[in-house]
Amino acid sequence: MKFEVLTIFPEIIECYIKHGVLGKALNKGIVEVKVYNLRDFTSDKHKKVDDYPYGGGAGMVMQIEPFYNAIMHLKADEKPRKLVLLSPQGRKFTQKLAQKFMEESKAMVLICGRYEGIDERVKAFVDEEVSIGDYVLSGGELAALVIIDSVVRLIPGALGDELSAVEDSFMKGFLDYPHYTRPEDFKGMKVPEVLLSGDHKKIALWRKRQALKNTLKNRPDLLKNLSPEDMRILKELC
Ligand SMILES: COc1ccc2nc(C(=O)O)sc2c1
Repeated sequence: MKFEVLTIFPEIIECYIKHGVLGKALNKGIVEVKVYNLRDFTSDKHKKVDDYPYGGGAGMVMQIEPFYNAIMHLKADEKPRKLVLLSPQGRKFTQKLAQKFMEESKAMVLICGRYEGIDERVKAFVDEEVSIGDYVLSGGELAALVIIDSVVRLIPGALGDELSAVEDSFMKGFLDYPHYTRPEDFKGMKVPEVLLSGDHKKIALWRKRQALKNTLKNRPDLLKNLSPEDMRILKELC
């Protein structure tokens, strides 16, 4: 899978993707990330990317021309790609959408705004407008990294054999169970006995109960379409 990121801060993307699962996936050739500086697609000597908003108001707006020039440059190879604008006005990004992107797109262009936003006319050249959540960010780069990270983890082979329980539980529609590692007793804070028992059936049940308990407490909105067994466990918790 290939990601092409349009941004005025390429170093934000380039720094993050070198590490962890993403770094391994890049080294394995499972994923390719190319970052483009929008300033390289300007036509003035100052590489200007923003201007004052028509109609007045605070802040600056990113001009359409660098976005248009960059998108046309990418499209010149006539290869199919999904163009995604990261924006507070976008549809909510979820694990389900990450799965859809992974299954449907061989290449994605992630378009990152800054300042007060971007010229509305850029949206005529994109396929999707996506937001990672209901909070104010300074730009689209963090959102682009969230999408890259979550989509790459879903690519077969990306995680190697350390498939994450987080992956599994979130895909099943609830939060993860608690994790512990050495030491067994840290200043009197002990690891739950069941995790030391070696009884895998008991451990699995404990983990499921804890995951449902966490989800009931912090994200009850995720508790839909539970299996009869999970529903039974949940009822015991209520
Ligand atoms: C100005 O550029 C921005 C500003 C906020 C913002 N918030 C996003 C989100 O995904 O929620 S993308 C994004 C881009």
